[in-house]
Formats: sequence, C-alpha cells, structure tokens
Amino acid sequence: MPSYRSLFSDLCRRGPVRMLWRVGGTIRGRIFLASLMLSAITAILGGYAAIGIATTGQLADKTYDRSLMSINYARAASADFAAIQAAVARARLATDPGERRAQEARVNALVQSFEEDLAIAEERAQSTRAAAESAAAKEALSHWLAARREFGTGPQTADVWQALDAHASVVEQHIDLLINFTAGDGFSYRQAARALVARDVRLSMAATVFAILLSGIIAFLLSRQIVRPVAEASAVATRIAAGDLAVPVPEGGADEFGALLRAMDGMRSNIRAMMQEEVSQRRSAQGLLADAVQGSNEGIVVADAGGRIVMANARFADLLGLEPEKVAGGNIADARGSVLADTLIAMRANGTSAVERHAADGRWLRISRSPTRDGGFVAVCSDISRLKKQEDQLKRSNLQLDAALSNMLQGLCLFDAEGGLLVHNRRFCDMFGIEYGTLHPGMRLRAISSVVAAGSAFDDARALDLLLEQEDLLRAGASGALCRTIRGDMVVSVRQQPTAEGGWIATYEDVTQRFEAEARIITMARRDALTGLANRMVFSERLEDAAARLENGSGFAILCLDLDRFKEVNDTFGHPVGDALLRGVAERLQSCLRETDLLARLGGDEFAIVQSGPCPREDAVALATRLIEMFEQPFHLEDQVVAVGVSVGISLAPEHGSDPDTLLKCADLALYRAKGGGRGGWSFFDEEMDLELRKRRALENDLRLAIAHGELEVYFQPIVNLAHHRVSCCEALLRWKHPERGYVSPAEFIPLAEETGAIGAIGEWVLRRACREAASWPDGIGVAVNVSAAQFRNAAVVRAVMEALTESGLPAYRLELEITESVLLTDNVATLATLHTLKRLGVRVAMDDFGTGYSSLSYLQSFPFDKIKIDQSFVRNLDITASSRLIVRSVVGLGRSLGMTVTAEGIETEAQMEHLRLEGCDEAQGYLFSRPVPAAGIHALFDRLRRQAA
Ligand SMILES: Nc1nc2c(ncn2[C@@H]2O[C@H](COP(=O)(O)O[C@H]3[C@@H](O)[C@H](n4cnc5c(=O)[nH]c(N)nc54)O[C@@H]3COP(=O)(O)O)[C@@H](O)[C@H]2O)c(=O)[nH]1
Repeated sequence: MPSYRSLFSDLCRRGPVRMLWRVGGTIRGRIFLASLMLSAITAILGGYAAIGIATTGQLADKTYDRSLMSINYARAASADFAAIQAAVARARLATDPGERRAQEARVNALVQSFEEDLAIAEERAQSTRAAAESAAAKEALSHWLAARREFGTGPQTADVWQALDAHASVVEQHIDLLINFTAGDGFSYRQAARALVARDVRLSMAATVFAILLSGIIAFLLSRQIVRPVAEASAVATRIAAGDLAVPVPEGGADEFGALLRAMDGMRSNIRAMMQEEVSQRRSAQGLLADAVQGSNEGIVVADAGGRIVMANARFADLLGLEPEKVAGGNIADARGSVLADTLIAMRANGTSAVERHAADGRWLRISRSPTRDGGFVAVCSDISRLKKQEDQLKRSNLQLDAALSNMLQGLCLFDAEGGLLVHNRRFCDMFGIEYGTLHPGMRLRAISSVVAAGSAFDDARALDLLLEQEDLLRAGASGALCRTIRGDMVVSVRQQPTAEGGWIATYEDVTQRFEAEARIITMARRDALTGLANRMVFSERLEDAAARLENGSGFAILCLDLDRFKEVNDTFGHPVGDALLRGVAERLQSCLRETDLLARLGGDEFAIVQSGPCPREDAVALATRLIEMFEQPFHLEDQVVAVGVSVGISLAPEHGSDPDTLLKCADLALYRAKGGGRGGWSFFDEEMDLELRKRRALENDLRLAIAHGELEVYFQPIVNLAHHRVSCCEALLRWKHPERGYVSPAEFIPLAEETGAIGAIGEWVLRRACREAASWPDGIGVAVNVSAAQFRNAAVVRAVMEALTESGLPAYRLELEITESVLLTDNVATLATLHTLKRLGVRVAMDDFGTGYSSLSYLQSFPFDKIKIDQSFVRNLDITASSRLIVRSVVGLGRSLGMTVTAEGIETEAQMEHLRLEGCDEAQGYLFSRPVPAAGIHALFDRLRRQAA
C-alpha cells in the first residue's frame, strides 16, 4: 500500500481523482477508503448534532437566563420605585429633621438601585422594544424625581400628589411594558428552541438511517471485492495441493488478490518445473545406475522368488559362463553345473549370505547374497583371485616378518596410538629376562613392566626403571633415545619413534660393545696414541682451567719442550726407533712431575707441561733443571743407544699474561731462545721476545700486502757452465723492497712466508715471473726457481708450474726447480710423488744446499735429481778446511756417477772457480760472475759474460 506521504505527493501531482483511482486499486486501499467514508459520515452526523445542541443551548440561554433575568431586574426596579415613593412620603410626613434626612438619603440610595436594576434589565432584554421601555422607565423616573424636587417642600396639595402619581404611573407603565415585552421574548425563544429540537431529531434519524445504509453498501461492496477472490484462490490452491497442476489460475486484477493469484500461478509453474526436473534426474539416475550395474566389475544379479533372473549384468553372465542374452530372462537353475549357479542355489537352501569358492579354472569367487522382499534375492559376485594371491603373499610376508623379528639382534616393541602393544619379538623378552609368550597384544608398558617385575629371570631393578622411564617418554608423546645399563653390565640403547599410524616403535639394542669402544675412542681422543700422554686438546683444557683460576691468586707455569737432534735420530735409525725414543722421553718426563702437573705431547718431538704451584718461577726453574738432567743419560732403544737433549722454554702466569694462547706463544718464543742459546738449556720468556714477536707480526702483515703493492721483484743470478764458459741457467731470487724497511733479505722473509703460508701465493708469482722472463732469453739458457717445502704440502705446485709454463710458453726442460732437503723431510711419499709428476712434465729438479742436512745422500737415492748444488759454505771453506775440499770432491764424484749435473754455489774468486773446474764440477754460480740482477739487466749481463768468455 502506498504511504501517506506518497499519497499526498500523488495528490499534489496527479489530482485527487487519479489518486483515488490508484488507492482504490488495492484491497487495503479500498478498506482504507471505506473506513474514510464511514468516518466522514460519522463526523458529519456528529458535527450536525453538535451544532443543533449548541443552537438549542443558545435558545435556552436566551429563554431562561436572559429573559428571566431581565424580568427579575425589571421587577426589582419596580420594587425600588415603590420603596422610593414610600420613602418620599415618609420624608414629607416626618417632623424630625433627622428622620427626614434619613428618608432623603434612603430615596437617593433607592434611586441608584432602581437605575442599576433597570440597567441590568435593559442589558438582558432580548428585543429593542424591551430596551426602549427600559429607557423610557428611566426617563419617567427622572421626570418623577424632577417633579418631586419641583414640589419640594411646598404645600402638600392634591394636585401635587396627583402630578406626582401621574409621573409615577408612567414609570410603572414602562416597567410593566418592559416586563411584558421581555416575557414575550422569552416565550418566542422557547417556541423556537422546541421547533429546532424537533427538526434536529428528525434530521438525525434520517442521517443515521442514511449512514447505516451507506455502511451496509460499503460492507457489501468490500465483501464482494475480498471474499470472492479469496474463495477462488482457495479453490485453486486446494486443487494444486491435490496435485492438479493443470488447474487454470484466474488472472486477477491489479490488487493483492491479483498478486496472490499470479504468485500461485508462478508457484504452480515452479512445482511443475521441479517435478519435471526430478523426473528427468530420476530417469538419468536410473540410467546411470543401470550403466554402473552393467559396467561394474562385480557380477550382479537380481532374481525373483522362483529363481528367474530379473536383471543381470554382463559380468555376471561372464562369471556364470554364459552369453548375456541367454542369462536375461533365464533361471539360475538353468546354469546348474557352474560354481556360481550351484553356490547361489546352495546359499538359498542353507541361508548363507556370503561365501568364497575356488572355481575349477583356478579363479576365486566371493559371492554375497541378500534376500529381497518379494522372496527373491540380489547377489553380487566378485573375482577375488588377485586378492587371494595378495593374501597369500601377505601371509608369507608375515611369516617372513615373524622370522625376521625372531632373528633380530635388537629387541622390538610396536605400540598402537593408545600405547597398547601390537608386536614384540623374542629378543625383547630375552633382554628383559621374561618368557616369550607372556606378553599379549594390547598390553601397555606399565603392564609389561609388571610382567618384568614379577617374572624377570635377572631380578634387575634397573631393567624395570628403564621400562618405566620409557613409559614416561611414551606418555609425553616424545620420540627419543635412552641408554641404560641393565643386568650388571649390559648397556641397552632404547630408541622410541612415532609410526605413520600414530603409534610408536621401540627398539632395544645391546650396545655394550659399541659403548665400550666409544669409551675407548673418547679416551683415545684425549690421549696421544704413541706415548699415552695427554694430547693437545687436554693440554688446552687444563690451560684454560689454570687461566680461569688465576683470579683466585694461584699462578702457574707453562714449559714447552723440544728434543734436540730428534730428527737426526729418526732419519738415521728409522721411525720405530724414533717412536720408541718418544715413548722413553715421555716416561722420563712424567717421572719428574708432581701429580698436579700435566704433561702433554703436542706433536712430533714437542712436549708441554702445565705446572701449578705456590712459586711458579722457582718451581719452573727447578723442574726445567730436573728435566734437562734427566736427558744426560742416553736412551737404550732396540739395541740402539741414543742420546738426545731437551730444550725448555718457560712462560709464567700471570707475569707473562693470563690468556692461554698468549702464554703458550710466550713459552714457545722462550723455547726458541733456549734452542738458539745452545741445546739442552732453558729460558724464560722476556719482553724482548715479545718485541721480536711484534716485529715479526708487522713483517708478516707487510709481506701479505707486498705482492699487491708491487714491492716484490725477481732478480736473476747466472749459473755458468765451466767447460764452455757459457751461461747455462739463471737462478731466480726474490727481492722485496719495502717502502720503509728498504731491501728485506729473502733469508728473513722467506721463512716467515713459509710459516704463515704466504709462500704459496708468493712462490706462484715468482714462478710466473721467472718463466715469463726466461721465455725471452736465448734458447739454451734455463731458469732455476727455488721451491719451499711448504709449497709441496699440496699438489698446487704442479698446477702452478703447468700454468706458469703455459702462460709464458717456456719449454718445460728450461725450467729447473731447486728444492732443499726440508722438502723431502715432511711427507716423503707424497712429496716424491709430486716430484715425479713434475719430472714427467719435463721439468728439471735440483737438490739445493747439498751437504748441509743429515740425509742428503739418502735423498739422492730416493729421487733421480737432475742437478746437485754444492752449498756455498763448502766453497767458502775450500781454502780453509780439507774436509770441505774432500766433500766437494765426493759430491762431484757422486754426481758424475749418478749422472747428475753438479753446480757449486758461492764462487767469489777465480781460485775457487779454478779449483772446482779441476775437480770436474759442471757449473758455477757466484759473485765472481755476477750478483743477482733485475730482469731488465739480464740481457746486458749475458752480453758481458759472452764477451768475457770469448
Ligand atoms: N723459496 C724461495 N726461496 C728463495 C727465493 N728467493 C730467494 N730464496 C732463498 O732465500 C735465501 C737467501 O737468498 P739470497 O739472499 O737471494 O741469497 C742468494 C744469493 O744471493 C746468494 N749468493 C749467490 N752467490 C753468492 C756468492 O758468491 N757469495 C754469497 N755470499 N752469496 C751468494 O746465495 C743465495 C742463493 O742460495 P741458493 O738458493 O741456495 O742457491 C736462499 O736460501 C734462497 O734460496 C724464492 O723465490 N723462493
């Protein structure tokens, strides 16, 4: 229904008729209009009655209030006038002047009352004539009063009295007329009121009848508008509800019933569409079901009470061994002889619902049969041959699993998600001393513990503890491992892990042997395998402990020990003797110590002691002295008598520092000093060593940057063939020009580079430079490059050589590598392999500084060197010691016999050169020919030497 606001706006816009038409188009609008009309009629009737009552009231008021009041006052005025006349008469008759005055005053008061009463009577008078009479009465009174004053106190004659009476009667006449007129007016009003009431009664009755009639018509029209369509709609709805979806639905108007009927029509159409949809869905579902049944891998049959096949799919026909066409409409009994038909018949007879049958063709069939309400049955037949096969396999697997479980070396328990035992093996029972078979599936760990507590053959509380501990783990839902000792010394490792199904698998392994082995390994990891002493790790720990205790005021000393001549012993007598020596040394050292001291072997022939005590300095001196004395006696080892000494470096804490590393370094520096000061001595660390250490560090830093800063340069020193007086080769010698230090000797920085590892990069750089320069020299001149032992620690030297040759284009035979004994001292086997590789490349290898080491000769045996370089110390002493001359002769002879070139270093004089030439030395190198020169000057040098030779 439209809102009042919209109705009002419609009224304004479209006009009242169109608006009424619109409102009347709906039932609610019609009811609204009818109510409006009835209300209007009631209002009109009520209004009319109110107006009538008001008019009647006015008339009553005029009749009773005004007319009667006017009459009453007119009568009062008449009474006043009578009293005036009496008072005037008494005044006339009074003899007493006082009495007379009193009467006069009374006359005046009465006159005033008369005039007031008359005024009210005039005011309430309903007609002009009554008002005129009132005015006339007042005027007559004034005449009467004037006449009385005129006569005053004159003689009281009859004329006077008559005149006065005449005036008085005029007054009375007017008052009477006033009363009469007023009474007449009141009567007229009464009459008018009666007529009005009679008319209003008639009109009201007529209007009421009219209103009743109108209301009846409206009610009739409304009921016609509402009841009939409702009845029609109800009839249609009833028929639709009864399923008659073809019933015509009346069209209806624009009102609510029209909308209702249209909605019903829509509803009916929807129901019809839905029913059609459902029917089609059901049909398609039936189709799908039929397809599913036909396409099913299971044989499906529906038979009636007589065994007649109502429906069967192709698979059923196949399992029955018949053509599908022959099955449809046939009887199960017709197929007697087939396993399927016989089984179905038998199932019907004995009432079984599911069986499995092995057919003659080897197939396994599973047949399920359910009765139908009509006495028939539905049967489903599946070929379960593969399932059976899998079952067999599963059985076999289970047997194998059982066998595996029984033969497992580990105990095993499998628990489900609720903690109930699923599987366990014999080994578990054996480990816990219970009989196999006493545990049952579903048992929880607590119950298993109880079984163990009650019946374990070992009566071991720790086994019980282990299971209870495991139970805690299980309860916490945590996987983990426990390792406990049970049954005396059996170490059991329990591992508990979740399974994919939410359960747990626990394995129990006897790890006693492994445990012992690990314990041994742990001990070994902390012990030096050769001597049984503490190793570096234990030493470091003790050092840390001692350093941590420094705060309590307890100092300590570190003694670093190094054997003198150990390498010599090793090389001379072999490693077994060297090892035996080390064991003997360890024993002797240990025998000098107190229990609170710790002796460790740090590696090779290096030992160290942490000594704690109240007076570290004095104690350390005493100990160092004792240790050195201990070595005065030789060692008797495997039929060998070996004499070695020991040097001791000492640092003190906190005097020399509190940090373990610093203290160890200090002791090491002190050892260096002790060795430098002659073997078999001891030395304390001092600040000077520290200064040296700092200097060394600064040098290390500078050296690290030397290549990048372009401070390194390669010089070349010629090596001359003594037979032909020709330069056969040049030795590459590294030079470092430091911006502040000036030229730093290679004898100083090369060892440093070797210690810090910088020699790797520096050596490669020298190789490249040397090869590049040599490539520009005459073909017959080679280049010799020094290679440190440190460069042989890995195979990088081979790669570096190959790269240098490739980059420079220098043929390999023109490159000579000079190595010292120290190269072969380290890892002999690996180093020799590297040397052989280099030789296979075509590179020449020379043994440098020959004769200065202990084992030069033995090394000549182990590798086919191309050249031997006699150390310059022998050349220098040629003139001084016969031994030098002998050595030179021997080496030359040795080289010749081994087919090696022999070069003498450090030739400074003609005599030296001549001597060596006569001895048969092949080549010579030294200041006599030239000092090392920069690469830029080498060609000039070649020219000079060529000229000199010529
Ligand atoms: N691994 C590397 N070692 C190198 C390299 N460059 C040099 N060195 C080694 O440094 C040591 C000192 O070398 P240096 O100061 O260059 O001394 C060499 C010659 O200058 C010197 N020499 C040569 N002739 C004479 C002589 O007549 N008198 C005399 N007093 N000295 C002379 O001998 C040194 C050469 O010795 P050697 O190598 O044994 O042939 C030294 O050990 C160098 O090897 C480098 O690049 N890598």
